[in-house]
Amino acid sequence: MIRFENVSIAYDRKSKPALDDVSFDVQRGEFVFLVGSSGSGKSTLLRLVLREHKTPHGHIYVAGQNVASVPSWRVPKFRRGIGVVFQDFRLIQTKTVFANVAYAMQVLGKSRAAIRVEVPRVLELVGLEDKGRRLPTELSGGEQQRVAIARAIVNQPGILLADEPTGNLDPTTSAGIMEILDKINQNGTTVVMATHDDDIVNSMRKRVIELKHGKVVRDENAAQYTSMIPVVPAAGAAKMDDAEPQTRRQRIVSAAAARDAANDSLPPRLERRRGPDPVPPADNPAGAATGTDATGNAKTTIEDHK
Ligand SMILES: Nc1ncnc2c1ncn2[C@@H]1O[C@H](COP(=O)(O)OP(=O)(O)OP(=O)(O)O)[C@@H](O)[C@H]1O
Repeated sequence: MIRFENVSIAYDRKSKPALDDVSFDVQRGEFVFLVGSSGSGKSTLLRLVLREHKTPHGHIYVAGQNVASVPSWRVPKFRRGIGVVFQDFRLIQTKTVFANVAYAMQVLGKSRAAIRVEVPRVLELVGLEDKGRRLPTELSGGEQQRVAIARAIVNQPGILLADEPTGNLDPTTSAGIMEILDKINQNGTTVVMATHDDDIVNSMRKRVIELKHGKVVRDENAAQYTSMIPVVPAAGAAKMDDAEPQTRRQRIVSAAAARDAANDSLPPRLERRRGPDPVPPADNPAGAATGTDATGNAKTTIEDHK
């Protein structure tokens, strides 16, 4: 369904390639996570699938078409076969939920009758059947992302690309979004999702393609996120070598426990002098959130083609 053959691309001559000799093959109906640190090339890869750039090296095939050979005037039609979901939802704030989803059909010239049938169907699929008259500003973040997903799939694309779709959502809401993406995948849509969320990757156990400096460093089925961030063992916990791999949230808890244990062991005088911790914890949630913010740059450069 999506095939990359030795694809390389650099944004300018002086910079290192954003993708470097990337090859993989995603079969129809697969669910694939794209992981890798910020700047590793995930969004660039998704943009190439959408033919936002032409690749100077290598070949890309999407649904059997050589993407480079799609003439410019046919690119909009080519993109209709691909739904896209972003971290920041990108809904039209002045339109209702129903109208946001309907708009994706209107721009393709679909009939009112079709819109009356299809929009309620996808709103029900994402669990928003009773929210059609609301404006995006009257919805939670998770609900807004559901609208964005409904809009992305209403024209029944064969492929759904999701670039950090849970990046702005809390863990519970994210889990709900993943249930919907999983359901869409089980209905036959190929899903490729770029994410930094190790909890989600570890819970879904799907194929993982990991990028590092633009290269594929791992392509594994039923895989975990396998973060390289070192575990800070709590006092009395198993040695690092023996420890199970931990999720980001578990690491935060471990690090906090280790700090608490260190504080407990200080004599009272030292504890009084110690004051605030001068070094931020190795794995603090605020730092992680900042990292996530840095990804917004790439995300806002992919255009929504709905
Ligand atoms: N429009 C652009 N112009 C120049 N360089 C770019 C552009 N977009 C991305 N890059 C560079 O290409 C490389 C890959 O970026 P990309 O956005 O694909 O990474 P990413 O893995 O999606 O990162 P993140 O997780 O932060 O979204 C980075 O070095 C980045 O700085």
